Amino acid sequence: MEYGLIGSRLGHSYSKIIHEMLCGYQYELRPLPTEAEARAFLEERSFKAINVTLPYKRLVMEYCTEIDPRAAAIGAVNTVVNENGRLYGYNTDYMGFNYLCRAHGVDFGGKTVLILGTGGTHNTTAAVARDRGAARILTVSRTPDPAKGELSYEEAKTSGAQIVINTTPAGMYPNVGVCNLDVAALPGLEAVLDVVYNPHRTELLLRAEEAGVPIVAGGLEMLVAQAVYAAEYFLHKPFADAEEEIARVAAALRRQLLNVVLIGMPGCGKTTVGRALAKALGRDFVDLDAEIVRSAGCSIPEIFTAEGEEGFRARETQQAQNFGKEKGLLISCGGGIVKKPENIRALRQNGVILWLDRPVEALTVGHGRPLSTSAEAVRQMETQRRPLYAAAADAVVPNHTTIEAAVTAALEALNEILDS
Ligand SMILES: Nc1ncnc2c1ncn2[C@@H]1O[C@H](COP(=O)(O)OP(=O)(O)OP(=O)(O)O)[C@@H](O)[C@H]1O
Ligand SMILES: O=C(O)C1=C[C@@H](O)[C@@H](O)[C@H](O)C1
Ligand SMILES: [Mg+2]
Repeated sequence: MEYGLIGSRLGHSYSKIIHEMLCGYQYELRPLPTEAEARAFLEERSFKAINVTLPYKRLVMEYCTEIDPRAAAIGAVNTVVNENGRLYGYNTDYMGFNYLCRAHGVDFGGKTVLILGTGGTHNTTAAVARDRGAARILTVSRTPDPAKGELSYEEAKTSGAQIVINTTPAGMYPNVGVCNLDVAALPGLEAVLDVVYNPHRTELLLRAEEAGVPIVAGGLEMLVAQAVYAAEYFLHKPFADAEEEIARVAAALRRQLLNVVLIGMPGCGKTTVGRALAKALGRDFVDLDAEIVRSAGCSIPEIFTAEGEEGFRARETQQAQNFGKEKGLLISCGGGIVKKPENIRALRQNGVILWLDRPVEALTVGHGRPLSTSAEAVRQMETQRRPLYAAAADAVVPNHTTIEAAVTAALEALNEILDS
């Protein structure tokens, strides 16, 4: 191969998409499950340049003729360039994380930083934090080693930290919804950064947003940035504007990966507009109500009769969690989805949420909607729920005239959100 990625398991990697979006070359994902296979591959040296991921970032250093001083200090190489059989090693994860901090305006000067995790990425993020002027860097572990000054997650709560960086796989797909640190218990947090990029917003980031932390960022831009800086080494040529390339590729990836989620009052058009919007975007359409009916094997009014609203809501949460962690879907929800914060978290982790707003007098009454019993009931429900829709949504899409106009408005709102 000419260009590609080695690591033990690569099924999750977006590197092929990113590199091929960036440059003309082909980029191969080459899983090497055992250390013996990794060594054989590195001994053979039949590549122009590669990226290296877990668990070989240290092992690869044994094969490098020269190692960039920063990579040597961190103790990890993720980019290797082959010059006539001599291997040169670099660490562009450092540059990627540095970009993430710069792009989000994280000010480390004189601050206390908590790094969650003691694995490979700990040292990379610690080096960036130190170089950007952090005063204290504390490491948090589920199994802390007091001799190394490591803290437990409980002790972390009283550390007085201003910045949190997660380098553990907690909350990563498919085991989403996991968060070991109680961010709400840490007053004065200024930034929470997560190197995990799938889902887009991990449970840690969702909780940080809810706690009002001003800067909250996931790992997608770091991943894209490390690839852009690696491509510069691969091709021995800087991009005219590397940061613009990072922004372009990150935006394209977000557009491809994020779900689009429609919320709004019962009968406001989520299913109808959702189907048309899915078609316009070339996405698979998922109607959460239809999924509830399918998995229950009976209709929504029948579920309400047998299990009450509570039973229906539990099934709704289950479906929001099932589909919310997937990618690239158009998800249409039932009107009551906003009643539980965990539903919104499940849908926000990988989604843009649009509120389809139809005038209350135009909302359908009845027709299998158990709570929309009369025009008056619908009016009361809409007064109660408006603030919940407003709080959950990234944008409001009016559905005041035709379905086509609503689709056009939704496409415009999405462009604005995804390009920013
Ligand atoms: N802009 C529109 N013009 C005309 N009819 C519309 C418009 N938007 C929606 N409708 C109609 O309103 C009715 C309700 O729409 P739909 O079933 O899509 O709503 P929903 O939000 O999915 O409802 P629920 O919350 O019950 O799932 C449908 O008959 C649909 O055709
Ligand atoms: O998952 C991936 O594709 C990668 C992750 C990081 O280890 C990067 O250092 C590597 O270059 C690519
Ligand atoms: Mg519907």
